[in-house]
Amino acid sequence: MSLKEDLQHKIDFKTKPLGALGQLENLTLKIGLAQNTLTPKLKNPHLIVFAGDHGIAQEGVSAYPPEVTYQMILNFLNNGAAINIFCKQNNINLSIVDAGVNGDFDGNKNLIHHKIAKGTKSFSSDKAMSIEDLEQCFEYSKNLVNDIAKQGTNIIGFGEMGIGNTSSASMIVNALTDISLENCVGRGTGLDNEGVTKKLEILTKARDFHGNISDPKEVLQTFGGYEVAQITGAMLAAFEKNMLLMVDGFIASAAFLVAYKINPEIKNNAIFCHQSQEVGHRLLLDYFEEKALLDLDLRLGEGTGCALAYPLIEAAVNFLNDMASFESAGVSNK
Ligand SMILES: Cc1cc2ncn([C@H]3O[C@H](COP(=O)(O)O)[C@@H](O)[C@H]3O)c2cc1C
Ligand SMILES: O=C(O)c1cccnc1
Repeated sequence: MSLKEDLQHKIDFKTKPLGALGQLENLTLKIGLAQNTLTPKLKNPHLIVFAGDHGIAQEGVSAYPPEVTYQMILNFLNNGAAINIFCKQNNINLSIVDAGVNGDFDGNKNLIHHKIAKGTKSFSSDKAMSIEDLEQCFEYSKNLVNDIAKQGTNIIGFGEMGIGNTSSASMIVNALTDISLENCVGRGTGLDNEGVTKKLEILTKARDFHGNISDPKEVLQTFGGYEVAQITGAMLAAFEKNMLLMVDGFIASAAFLVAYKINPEIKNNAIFCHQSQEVGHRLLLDYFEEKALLDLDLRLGEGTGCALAYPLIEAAVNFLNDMASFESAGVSNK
């Protein structure tokens, strides 16, 4: 029997009606296959939040001002943000990366200093970053993930902070899928209808300015933020180490989309943790033919969906390892 058949057999002969653990069963199968074992384990879970500022944020595409990115880094470092609370609750290690925030942090030791520049250029009139910047993003995150791998981590999640980054994600998703820009553009931090119309107008002009781009790296270079690009690089590096990847909401999924276009095999290790309220996310999950574990109307980012879904991922592993089988428990099977 193949490993897949063995895993399915082990799942099916647990003391429960066939298929009764629903989506958790699919998750267990995915984890067993990714780790190539009938007894998977989660080790030293880690979440990295990458932060960066966006030139496009100067053009009024967000309900909040750009300086919130910098202020939220200080909040992360003071353990005051949602992601701090949820990681602490579930014993997940948390690292914060300055990928390109518009502000100085004076060598703060609790922050990883991978700043490329103080924000990208606005993609309404330029490419957001140079190809050298993009390569530097990938190199930084590869080194970081390799360091985390040395600590024994085999499951990793990615969060982001960057005012304006739902715009960046919308452009990436539109460029790399057949999802229309209108269906990609949502309220982000909470734009009203008028704000969404203006955001769509600005992004439509930007798309017309750049024309059709389909090469995944060029799309990331053109529309990405430094935090988005470092997430893509970190995902590719984590897959090389055969870690399980926890994918968060719309923005992290846009970063994942670029990684997937570079290496489609990465989907075998990806766990889609939650479905964001941002309109395009459901369509993007459909594109991946995946269903997210949670649907809580979250629209936050920071990796919060990953941290909240982590106990379910633990449950998927634990039932496979620890639950009795019909045979071991002496329960009659049909
Ligand atoms: C206080 C605050 C904390 C956040 N944490 C994550 N985001 C989220 O909102 C931003 C994206 O939405 P938009 O494209 O509309 O700017 C990102 O920073 C994302 O991480 C936040 C936003 C705010 C305001
Ligand atoms: O789904 C997300 O990643 C998201 C949605 C809105 C704001 N920030 C993040």
